Order: sequence, then structure tokens, then C-alpha cells
Amino acid sequence: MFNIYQWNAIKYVWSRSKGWLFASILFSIINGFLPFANLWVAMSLIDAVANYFQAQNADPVPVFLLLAGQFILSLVSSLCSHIKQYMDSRVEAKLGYEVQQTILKKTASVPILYYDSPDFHNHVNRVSGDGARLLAPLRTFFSLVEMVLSMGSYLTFLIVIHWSLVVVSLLTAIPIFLIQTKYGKKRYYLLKQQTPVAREAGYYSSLLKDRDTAKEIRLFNLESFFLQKWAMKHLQSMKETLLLERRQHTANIGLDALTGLFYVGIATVIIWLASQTRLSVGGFISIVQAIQGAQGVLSRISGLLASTYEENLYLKDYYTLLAFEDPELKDYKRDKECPNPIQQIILEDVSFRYYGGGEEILKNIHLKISANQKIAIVGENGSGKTTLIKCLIGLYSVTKGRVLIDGININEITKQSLNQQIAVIFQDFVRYLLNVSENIGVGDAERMTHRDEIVQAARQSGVDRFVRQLPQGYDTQLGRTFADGEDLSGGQWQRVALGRALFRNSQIVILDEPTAALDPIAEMELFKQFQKLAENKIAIFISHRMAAAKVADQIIVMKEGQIAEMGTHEELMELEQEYYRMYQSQAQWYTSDESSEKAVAAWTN
Ligand SMILES: Nc1ncnc2c1ncn2[C@@H]1O[C@H](COP(=O)(O)OP(=O)(O)OP(=O)(O)O)[C@@H](O)[C@H]1O
Repeated sequence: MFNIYQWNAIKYVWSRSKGWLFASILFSIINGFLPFANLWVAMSLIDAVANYFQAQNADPVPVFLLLAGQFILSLVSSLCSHIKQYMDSRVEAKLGYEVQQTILKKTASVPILYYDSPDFHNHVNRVSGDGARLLAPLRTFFSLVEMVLSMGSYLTFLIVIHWSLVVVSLLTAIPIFLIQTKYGKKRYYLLKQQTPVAREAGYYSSLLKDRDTAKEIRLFNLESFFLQKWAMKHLQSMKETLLLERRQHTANIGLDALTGLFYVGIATVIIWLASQTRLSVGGFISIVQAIQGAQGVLSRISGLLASTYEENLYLKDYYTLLAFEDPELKDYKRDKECPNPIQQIILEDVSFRYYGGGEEILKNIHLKISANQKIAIVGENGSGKTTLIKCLIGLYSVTKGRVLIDGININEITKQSLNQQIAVIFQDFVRYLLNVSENIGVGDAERMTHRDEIVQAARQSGVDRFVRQLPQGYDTQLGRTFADGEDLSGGQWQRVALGRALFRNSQIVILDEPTAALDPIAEMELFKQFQKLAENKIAIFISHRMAAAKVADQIIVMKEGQIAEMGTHEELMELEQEYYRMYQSQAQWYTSDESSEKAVAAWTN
């Protein structure tokens, strides 16, 4: 009856809200029997009233008793429905919160390789709505129980009067049931099919709304280009939905006509019954109500069944999302601590390809990094420098070979202890819309309140200099999105990011071209100074500027996913190959009159 996803949801709801479950069962049973009681009381009441008016000196007490019965029934019905609604809302709010939290935790911790998968984004997109939908299978089940009991009530009432009434009422309801179920299924497939289109439309609309894209959109006059793209996708999904709606409504018109015809049939049967038996007025009205009620119930059952297709989609997406794990890591226990201090990192015949196949981006890399070494990675665009870093720090697990930290496979080290030893600033580092102090403090959230150390990191990275000019110093909100926010220049943001990396007490510090906004000489001096600051750490920096690389103990030259050359500046210059060629092509940048002292002064003052 239930599939695996529905069972999982039921088990979860059972573990979290047993009280709600029992109450729901109770209310479903009461609600299921209420129609029978209502019909019976209504019929008796009408007959009693008719009798009271017709008979002389009739006793009014039965009328009042039946009125009291009707009042009690409506009170019970109202009580049940409102208590149930409140309990539902409470459980929905509680589970909705928990489910959203689980989804956020999962999306923030899922192996980063899935961020390259459109399928993953489709899943996230589909589940990030209302988390309380986990309750859906149970709610549907209880509603079905209630509907079946109600149906039983109506049919029992009808069969007591005449069996043909049951046949007629079922006959009229079955076509409605079939058509609604069919369109429920179609809606489910449409929803699934539309997710990628809706995501694309969402992307184009975000380009038109976001602050980060606002400049370029205006300067390149891209408004109508993206508006058109958005309109195309939006209209595509709108058209599909409307087409389905149109078909459904057309079918409904046919259904209504059919239902009308059936009513004629029903009326004929009732009139025939009235002529054959002594059907009371109350009996006549109640039969009509019972038939309409039975049809309503069947229509609601078909609606419920149709919605289960949609609910199933949600549950399947939710549980599939929770099961996303790195396939390369499934054989590892991840129970070792990261060595401290780290003596050596070795990349042993490492190859790597991104999610979804494609060609190998890293090919047979062999590399040894020792404690306190300062490494520069250079190479043309797309040669694999950033990818090498991502594999070296375990952000992506390698497809072939091993990354070893003091002999331990990186895949066996707990994420927590590994990440604690790494500070990276990528090219696209994050500009948090927090204050200056927090922007540096997130480098080590546990020490976020250590203002002295934050200020020290800010001094080392050159942040302190401009922070003094901000209205609230370290407490100044950065970014213009929130109230009283101050924006920084590209270079100033880079210094903030650098401060963040320095604030982290890690053994490995990596800078992936975070200094692109600095001029070549300032960048070279920054690297020199950075070498000193990272004296007892492994420091790796990626740069397109050869003179900056010059100061490293070891320079790695990447080419087409492989290490083409490796050695000190002098060794590589002597080789007169790739590095030599790149260095020579940039040599004139560094013959400027500007002295390096001047650059250092500019950096540290
Ligand atoms: N997430 C990804 N999925 C698929 N391919 C990717 C992904 N990221 C990078 N690549 C590909 O991997 C190759 C190497 O990219 P990488 O970013 O490592 O180069 P890089 O040397 O750092 O380049 P740059 O100097 O331009 O920053 C490129 O061909 C790129 O297209």
C-alpha cells in the first residue's frame, strides 16, 4: 500500500508526533461516522416536524429532542474539525521546521561535486518548499479512512432504503473519479518536467534583480536579452500548465453534463421508489443528500489519490537528497584525526575528473609538499591549478590515486579536523554581508569573539588601515544590501578575505589569486610578507604573475592537467622551458621605477 518513501515519512512522523497520530485516527473515525448520524437525525427531524404540523395535539418534544441532537452533532463536528486543524498546524509547523533544517544541513554538507550536477539542483529546488509535506502520506491515509467510513455511512443509509440507490450513486461518481485521477497523474509528470525550465527562468530573473549583476546588465544593455530569455522559459512552463488546465476543464464540462444526466436517472429512481413505497418527505430529502454526499466523498477520494502522485514526488526527492553521498568516499570510515603538525603531504599518481564524466582535468600528478614549504603554482588559464588545490585539500575526492597526509589517506580523516587545518581564499571568495569583525572572525567561528586576534589579523592583512576610517570601525556593516552598510573596493575586500585566512589557526594556507586586484609589485610584496606571516605553515599560492612566484621555495608549472615543470625559480629559469617563457613575457612589468619599498609601505601603512 505504501512505498518505501512513504514508509520512511510515516516512521519519521511516528517518532516525532505520536499524540498527533492517535488524535488523527480518532478524529477520522468520528468524522467518518458523522454523516450517517446527521442524515438519520435530519430525516427524523423533518418527519417529526411534518407529523407535528399534520397531527392534532401532537407532542412537540420529539422535535426538540431531535433539534438538540442536531445541535450536539454540529457541535461535535465543529469541535473535531477545529481541534484537528489546530493540531495539524502545530505538527506541520514543528515538522516543517525540522525538515527545512535537515534540508539546509544536507545541502550545506553534501559533497561539493553535486553542485556541478543539475539533477542535484532540481532536487533541492523541488524540496525546498513546504517541509510539512512529509506529513502528506499520513494525512492522505487518514483522510481516506475518513472518506471510506463516510462513504460507508452514506451507502448504508441508502441501502436500507433501496439497493438501487447505491448502484445509481456509484455509477454517477465513477467517471468523475477516473478523470480526476488521470489529471492528477498528468499534473505530477508536468511538475517534474517543469522543474529544470522553472529553474532556468528563476536564474534569468535573478540576473535582473541581483545587486552583483546590476552593473554589467546595465552597461552591456542586457535587460531585454535576459528579459526575453526569462519570458521564453516562463511562458513555456505557463503554456504547458494552461494547456493541462484547459484539457482538465474541458473534461470537467463533459463530466458535469454526464453528472446532470445521472441526476435525471437518480430522480427517476427516487420518484419510482416514492410511488412504490411509502417514502416520507424526510426520507426523500435525506436520500438526495446521501447521494450527493456519496458523490462528494468519491470526488474527494479521487482528489486525494491524485495529490498522492505529487506528494510522492516530494517524498522521493526529499529522501533521495538525504542519500546523496560522495561515491568515491563510500568505502572510507573517516574516523582519523588530521595530524598536527603536518610533516608531509603527498599526491600519489592523482587523476581527477569532474562530476558527470568528461575528460580528466588532472592527470597522473605526483607531488610532495613538506612542512613549512612555500609553494607557488603557475600555469595558463584552465591548466588545472585550482582543481589541483581542491583535490589537495579534500574538497573533491580524487578519481584515481591517493592524497596522503603523513601517510594517512585524506579520505579517512574527519572533515572537521581536516578543515580545521586549512585556510583557503579562492578567486571567488565570499563577501559576507556582516560587519568587518565578523567578516574576519568567520575564519574561525569558535574564536569569533576574540577581538584582539581579529584586529591583529586585520593589521597583518592591511585591513586595519582603512577600518579606522569607517564610521563604526570594526563594527561597520559591510555591503549595501542592509541598513547602514558600507561598501569596500575590490582590493579592500581581498584584504578582508586575507585577514580571514590569517585569523584561522591552520597549518595550511592557500591563496588562489586573491590578489588580482593589486598591481604586480604590490602583489609581489604581499607574497613576500605573506611568506613571513605563514612562516610555520605550509603556504601555497596560485598566481599568474611570475615575479610573485619567484619568492616560493618550490614552483609548480601546470599545463593541461599535468605538472610540466617543478623546481626553484633559478632551476626553472635554467631549464629555459615553460616557466622561463612565461617569466620573460612578464619581465617588463617589474622594471618600473616604483621601488618595492614604496609598495611595502603602501601595503603595511
Ligand atoms: N566544476 C567543474 N566542472 C567541470 N569542469 C570544470 C569545473 N571546474 C573547472 N573545470 C574545468 O577544469 C579545467 C581546469 O580548471 P581550473 O579552474 O582548475 O583551471 P585553472 O588553472 O585554475 O584556471 P585559471 O587560471 O583560469 O583560474 C578547465 O578546463 C575547466 O573548464
